[in-house]
Amino acid sequence: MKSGEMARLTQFVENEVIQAFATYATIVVLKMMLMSVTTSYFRLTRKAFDNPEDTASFGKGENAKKFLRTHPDVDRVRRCHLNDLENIVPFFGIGLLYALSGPELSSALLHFRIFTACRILHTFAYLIPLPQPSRGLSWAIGYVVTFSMAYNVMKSVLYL
Ligand SMILES: N[C@@H](CCC(=O)N[C@@H](CS)C(=O)NCC(=O)O)C(=O)O
Repeated sequence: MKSGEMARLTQFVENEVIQAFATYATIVVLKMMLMSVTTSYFRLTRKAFDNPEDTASFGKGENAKKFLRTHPDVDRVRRCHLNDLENIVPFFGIGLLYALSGPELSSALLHFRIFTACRILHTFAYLIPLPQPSRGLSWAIGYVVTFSMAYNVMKSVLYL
């Protein structure tokens, strides 16, 4: 790599908004990945599986077949995971564009922190579950934050 390119890359990595985005994006993506482990935990403790081969360790033939079933706790954590996908994937894409569009650090941090807090709250509200509107509000505020970042991207780089 040429030294000019190297210097630009170093500048990019040292940019505080990029660092903040990398931090909060990693936190929310890890949180989302945790939903897979939580699903496995609920599947094993509730003995509820989708695939015949997964029930093999619980017996043979008809005995194992009874564990090919749904369970409300497994369904709940899967809905929570799906909701993360619907919200964290857009945050990742829009958030990266936003971070690259040169926002103020304070305003970027405010967006990233509110979104992250909302998604953590949404998970607790969904899994405990907490009474509504806790889940609805945590989803809606996180959604508005992503929209606000999209608006800021459009405002600063609009090129039609
Ligand atoms: N795909 C969502 C779209 C709307 C949404 O994300 N609503 C929030 C607040 S009520 C939610 O937590 N929905 C539950 C879910 O996605 O399972 C749904 O079917 O509800």
